[in-house]
Amino acid sequence: MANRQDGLAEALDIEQRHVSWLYGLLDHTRERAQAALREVYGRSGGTRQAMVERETLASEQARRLAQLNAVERGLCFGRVDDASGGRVYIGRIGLRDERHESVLIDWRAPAARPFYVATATDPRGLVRRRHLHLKDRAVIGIDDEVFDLEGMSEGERRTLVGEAALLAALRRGRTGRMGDVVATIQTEQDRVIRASWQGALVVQGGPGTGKTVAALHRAAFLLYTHRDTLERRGVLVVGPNAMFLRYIGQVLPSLGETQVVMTTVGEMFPGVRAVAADSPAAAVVKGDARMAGVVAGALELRQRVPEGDLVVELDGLELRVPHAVCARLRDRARAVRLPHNMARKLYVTEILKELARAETRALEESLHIDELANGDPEMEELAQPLDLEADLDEVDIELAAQRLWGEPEVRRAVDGLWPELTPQRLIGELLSSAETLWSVAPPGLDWQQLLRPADAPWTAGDVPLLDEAAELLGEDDSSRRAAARRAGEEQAEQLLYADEVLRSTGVLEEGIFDRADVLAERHADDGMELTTADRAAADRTWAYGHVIVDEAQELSAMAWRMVMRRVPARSLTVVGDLAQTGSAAGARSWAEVLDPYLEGRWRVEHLKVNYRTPAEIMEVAADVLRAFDPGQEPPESVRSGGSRPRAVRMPPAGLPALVEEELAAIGEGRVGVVTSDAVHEAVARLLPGGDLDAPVAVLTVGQAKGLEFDAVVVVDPAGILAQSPMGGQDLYVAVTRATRRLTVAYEGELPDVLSRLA
Ligand SMILES: Nc1ncnc2c1ncn2[C@@H]1O[C@H](COP(=O)(O)OP(=O)(O)OP(=O)(O)O)[C@@H](O)[C@H]1O
Repeated sequence: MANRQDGLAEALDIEQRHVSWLYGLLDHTRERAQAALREVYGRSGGTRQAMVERETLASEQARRLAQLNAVERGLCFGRVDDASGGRVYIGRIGLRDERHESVLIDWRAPAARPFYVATATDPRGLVRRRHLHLKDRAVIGIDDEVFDLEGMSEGERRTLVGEAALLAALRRGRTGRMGDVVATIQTEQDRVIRASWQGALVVQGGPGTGKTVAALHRAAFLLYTHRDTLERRGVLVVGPNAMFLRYIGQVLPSLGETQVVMTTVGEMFPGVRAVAADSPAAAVVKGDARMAGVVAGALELRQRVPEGDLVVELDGLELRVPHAVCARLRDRARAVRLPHNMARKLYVTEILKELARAETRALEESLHIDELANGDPEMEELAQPLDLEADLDEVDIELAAQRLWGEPEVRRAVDGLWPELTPQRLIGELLSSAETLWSVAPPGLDWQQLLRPADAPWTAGDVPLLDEAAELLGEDDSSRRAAARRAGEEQAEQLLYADEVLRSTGVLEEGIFDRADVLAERHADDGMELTTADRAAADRTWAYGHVIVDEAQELSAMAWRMVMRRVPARSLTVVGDLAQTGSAAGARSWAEVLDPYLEGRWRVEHLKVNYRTPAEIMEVAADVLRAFDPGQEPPESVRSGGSRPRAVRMPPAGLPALVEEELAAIGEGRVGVVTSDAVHEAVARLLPGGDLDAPVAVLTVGQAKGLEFDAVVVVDPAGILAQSPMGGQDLYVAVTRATRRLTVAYEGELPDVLSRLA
């Protein structure tokens, strides 16, 4: 025993010396990055262009500095030894010593791979894998796995310690935010993380199998491996709701990656905030792929031909364009196959010319020249029938057309036939007009579900419709580009001014205001205005280099159309669990979702081990799953133990005491109260719930999706089962959120699927 302890102390000592040296190198690298940043700011003067270049360079340096700051916690977490005595340390980033030798390997580098994939049966040439546990900069523990005892010396054997790093990580109390798992990535997850970025990778797995965490590490891996392309094009992560994005928001920054755009389907249309919710029935119709045809049909109705001739009254003249001409112009404008607002330019030009000709004809008719001659033979001689129209040349017509465009009557008439439209107007008017819906909806589509008041707030289901409309309408981006240019110029002016102020007041030189640190901080927070991520997030038409969709089973067919527009290269990671689909508009099979876009260029990786929920709770979840999908098996829990799950019959008034009890039982950690939609408000009023960081959170199942808590109290299970056609899936999600304790609180009868708890 004494021998083992001595061995451990010795090993800790060796590792501490090494880790301290690595931290020293990190400090040094950081100082160099800071100096480089100061140097960029030290350059003064120059043109506006030079100023912008300087800022871009500084932004680069600041990003590097932010990355170096982000890896402070747990800089080095592993070591592998091979049979020939080779030893490699694995960490959050790669570091080199003064001789430029690699002394810490980035966890994403190929050389780090054996650390994650070596097993007793396939040790990949390793004799030992060691996990290092750090608190601040101190090594406080080590865990060893030995693959070849024969290959180790007696001295080395004495240093073995056994606690599995993974189980230690899983036992930790939850903080309300997902953390990274670089130190304990499992082999099946490693396969997902390092898979090729071409085509689509579907990561299918039951609750708690680490799909989300693996997908986020994959984003970091891809950025590391394809940095050039992905920093230019950006990476987008689409999550189910804002709470979920906050929950996972720290994972990538903790891996030193701050340049990933995170969003929800409801936020994917710049300028629109989806604040309302659709009924399940409306969500199904809105998400139906046939809605693309409905939107297109609604737009076609806006490209009109008047019933008879087009007649515009102008200064007592009647300008008349024959019906057939109007029809021809409309068809010609459609035939160019440009988006509506762009084709409108052509249509307007043509119809104005027709109106100019019509004006000339009207003028002719109004000038009764033979009457003017008043019997004078000489005048009668002159008054040959006028043919003003024939005399007009192109320039005359264009001038006349321009003049007519200034006339409100003309503009009104043209707008009535081919209006300039915004997506908001087209979709808003479509969803509030029974007549339009009726005339454009295909048979069998329950369009009545869509009807809503004209001023109703937007829902997440509306956003893909708006995106569809924007695609058909086209954006006249000349004004957007001009605005961007102006904004760029303004920003450059401001930077120039700020620079001058800093210099003239001597602040920069005195070092009172350390621009380098401020910039690095801004980077860690939300990035700079000049980054790819900022530009991408603000641009609906941005083409990302890679897109990760989490809880992907929730997306409707229309939402997929929108997502696919953002990734023309079709490089995707699709993460989800078909057994957890809560939206009635969501996916039933991955083939149904992906084949229309990828024609077989996608593959599935299955994750089968549940890292979140102990076996005792998963038995309850398995009953629920079998009840609505007898063919499916839940994932296997990596651990058992903890308290037995229970059901408590009680009125809502008893909840505060129950939650107190749970808080006391878990000590450090968090309680999630997951309710049916029906009782959510009432329960939220009873309990001191807060946001993710609070000890207690009160959430609907939809909000709790993807999250986890040390203890979960599921309230009103019967209500959850009954609240939508996907009630079984919802209850499955609710009972699989716990890492340690599960309590079901109910009134009346306990649903049969939970009878194990009775
Ligand atoms: N390799 C690992 N090491 C340590 N913890 C892990 C590992 N893999 C997963 N976990 C933990 O297991 C929990 C579940 O992971 P995650 O949320 O990614 O699962 P999921 O498959 O997305 O679940 P759900 O489908 O329920 O949303 C998290 O706390 C995560 O940190």
